[in-house]
Amino acid sequence: MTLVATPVRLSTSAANFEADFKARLHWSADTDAAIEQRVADILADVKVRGDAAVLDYTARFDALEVFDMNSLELTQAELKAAFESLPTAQRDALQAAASRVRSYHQAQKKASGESWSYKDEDGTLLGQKVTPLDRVGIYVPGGKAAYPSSVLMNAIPAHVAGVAEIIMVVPTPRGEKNALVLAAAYVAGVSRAFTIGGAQAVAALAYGTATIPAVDKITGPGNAYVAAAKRRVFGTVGIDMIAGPSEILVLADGSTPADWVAMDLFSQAEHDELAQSILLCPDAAYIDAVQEAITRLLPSMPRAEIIAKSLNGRGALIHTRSMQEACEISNRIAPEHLEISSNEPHRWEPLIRHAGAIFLGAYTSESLGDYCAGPNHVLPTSGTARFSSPLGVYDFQKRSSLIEVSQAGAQILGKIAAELAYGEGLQAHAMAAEMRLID
Ligand SMILES: NC(=O)c1ccc[n+]([C@@H]2O[C@H](COP(=O)([O-])OP(=O)(O)OC[C@H]3O[C@@H](n4cnc5c(N)ncnc54)[C@H](O)[C@@H]3O)[C@@H](O)[C@H]2O)c1
Ligand SMILES: N[C@H](CO)Cc1c[nH]c[nH+]1
Ligand SMILES: [Zn+2]
Repeated sequence: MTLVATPVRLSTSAANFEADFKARLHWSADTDAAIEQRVADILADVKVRGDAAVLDYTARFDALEVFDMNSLELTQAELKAAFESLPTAQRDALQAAASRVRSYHQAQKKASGESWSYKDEDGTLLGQKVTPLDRVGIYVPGGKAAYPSSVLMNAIPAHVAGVAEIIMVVPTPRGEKNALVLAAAYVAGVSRAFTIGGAQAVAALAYGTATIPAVDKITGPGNAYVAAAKRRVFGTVGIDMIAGPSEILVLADGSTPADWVAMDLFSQAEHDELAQSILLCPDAAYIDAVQEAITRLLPSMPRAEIIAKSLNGRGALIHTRSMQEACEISNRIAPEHLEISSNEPHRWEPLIRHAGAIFLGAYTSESLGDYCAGPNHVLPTSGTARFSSPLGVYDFQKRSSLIEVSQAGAQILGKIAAELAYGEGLQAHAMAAEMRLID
């Protein structure tokens, strides 16, 4: 069977653009409701039945049937052996990527992740103390592809932040373990690792089971089930963001070879049938060239079926009136990844307000960011880049305010506080402040 990928073609000057555009952005409410219901059931079941439920769902969704949870834990010796078994080229690539990701996150910590304080003239000290989380759960996806890079992107910033215990979960469908994933866990220094995934893994980390320790926060990307589960356990534990099916938006002025852009659209479509790849361009002839490249290149792709489903179901090629208008539409979408594929990327970048990561210029393929540029590849999806940021050291830290009022400071602050406290009708507050006034 010949596979065809023809992402819907839209034009901002068409009368029905708004309706067609909205329909394309949001996936079917039916799918959403079905996923939500299933995830709610799984979470409730794991909360009550613990390990037994995790074993059942692992058999059902990952075709991995074992009889005790010990069989689902990866030992440190296994992680080390996997690292040592890698061909030299893979081992070097893994270490090179880890080193670049570490340097980036160390710089990030220096820039914004340290405690700070200052003193008022009267000696009162004010500041913020930054502390790492005690124990985090990192979700590494593993259903349709293996993600050693996601091990690095989660565990390295956690380490840089100073987290004491990192519990990794990763599904291994049919029990097939990926050596690079295990090796990455060794390189990144994961404390414990379990071969479980989906909503059941998120539930186990959030509620704890006899075997899986409850964590303080769950980070990491995953499919729609994982994203829905993380959203639901928020409050019991912290979460980083909603990092669901991958997205790429290419803003093109027509100066990049069309094949490059077609392959960049494929690169995110190949993750998942629900992934979203969109091209925005003011040049209709260039859009034709990208469509021609898609049709020509698709048959040679090993994951052509997933790519075709993603592009046909959720992709779009959008003709805009101008690059300015393309930037405005991109801001409405707030994509996970935005490529500004233009020979003047710095002209358009200032117009961009919402995107998980911005890739500037024709040579910056999004895939370089996925593996080794250095910035984190765990990024907000489904428009949540309007209010969420890339995973970072800050996600593995929390902040406490520091306040040390001097005797002189208490004379000034005490009067202000007492005045406001009486205004609120809270006498004890007022008197606690007034008792410290000298006369
Ligand atoms: N946003 C980001 O930063 C980012 C980064 C990397 C990957 N991703 C995305 O992560 C996802 C990885 O997905 P994946 O599927 O390969 O791995 P995954 O680990 O996220 O999901 C696999 C799990 O999903 C569960 N599942 C699958 N079908 C189910 C069903 N019908 N009912 C209940 N549970 C079910 C199973 O428990 C299985 O273990 C992709 O969508 C990819 O685009 C996102
Ligand atoms: N593009 C993914 C984030 O959406 C990250 C990734 C890992 N490996 C390949 N890609
Ligand atoms: Zn990717």
